[in-house]
Amino acid sequence: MTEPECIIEIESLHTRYGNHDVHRDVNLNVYRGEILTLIGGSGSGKTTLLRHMLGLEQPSQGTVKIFGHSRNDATFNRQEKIIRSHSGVLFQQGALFSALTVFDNVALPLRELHILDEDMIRDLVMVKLNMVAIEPEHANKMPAALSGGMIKRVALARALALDPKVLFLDEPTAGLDPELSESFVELILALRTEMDLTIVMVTHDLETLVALSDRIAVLADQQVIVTGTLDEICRFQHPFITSFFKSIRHKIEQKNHSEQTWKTVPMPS
Ligand SMILES: Nc1ncnc2c1ncn2[C@@H]1O[C@H](COP(=O)(O)OP(=O)(O)OP(=O)(O)O)[C@@H](O)[C@H]1O
Repeated sequence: MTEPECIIEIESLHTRYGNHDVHRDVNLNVYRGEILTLIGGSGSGKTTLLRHMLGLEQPSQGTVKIFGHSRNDATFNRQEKIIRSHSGVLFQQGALFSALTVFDNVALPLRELHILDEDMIRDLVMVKLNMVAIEPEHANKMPAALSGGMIKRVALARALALDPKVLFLDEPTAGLDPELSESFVELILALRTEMDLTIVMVTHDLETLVALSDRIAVLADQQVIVTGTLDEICRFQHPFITSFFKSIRHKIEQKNHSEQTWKTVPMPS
């Protein structure tokens, strides 16, 4: 069997602010096509790790390779533009520019390329809005006229404008009610298949975590203490994991119990 392609490789990463160590010897790989979720307590360094992966912030020590290139490589500057265009990001805060219409928000990364004419940009924006189920009549609206769910969808359209290979999602369902959150999760799953995306996500929301994650990486004690599937993570003994999954463990046990009961019901003769 061939090894899955490693898209992001983090080695021996340290992050220090003054005398505060946020990360100590963090190691993590993200493989092509997977949805990897980062979890950890408040202040454990999840958003900072995303920012390192995006190249928005440099670690104090260690390397972050993305598509095989490290910032320390001599060729990195030449590659940087390409790497940036291969990454889309949906931040929890400041999802849209409030002074720009829906259309102009999604058009922004396309215009920044300075290689596409306006007709091409119009077509691409409308395709992206359609992908996230935003009707064309909303294109000229200002963000203030949109519901919370629509703002997230437009922000997702903008994150996908350049057809990225990797999508970074910081608390994608925060602020959405359970129904909107569920439909946003379904949208992400559909787009992941359609666009062959690799996704790195941070979330506190258990439903989102369970619905989307192929693997989970847990940040605690300044390190990635474990990576694995939901089952593997739930079996790992650590106080943060115990309290994070307390409610879900109960749900899993209930589910196992009802499946067990169902299996032992005698079949009618
Ligand atoms: N630029 C900075 N300067 C100084 N300290 C910082 C900076 N950025 C982050 N920190 C600190 O680093 C730690 C980790 O922050 P980070 O936002 O990555 O945590 P988090 O796990 O995403 O937290 P939360 O779940 O609360 O969003 C925090 O203690 C934060 O105050």
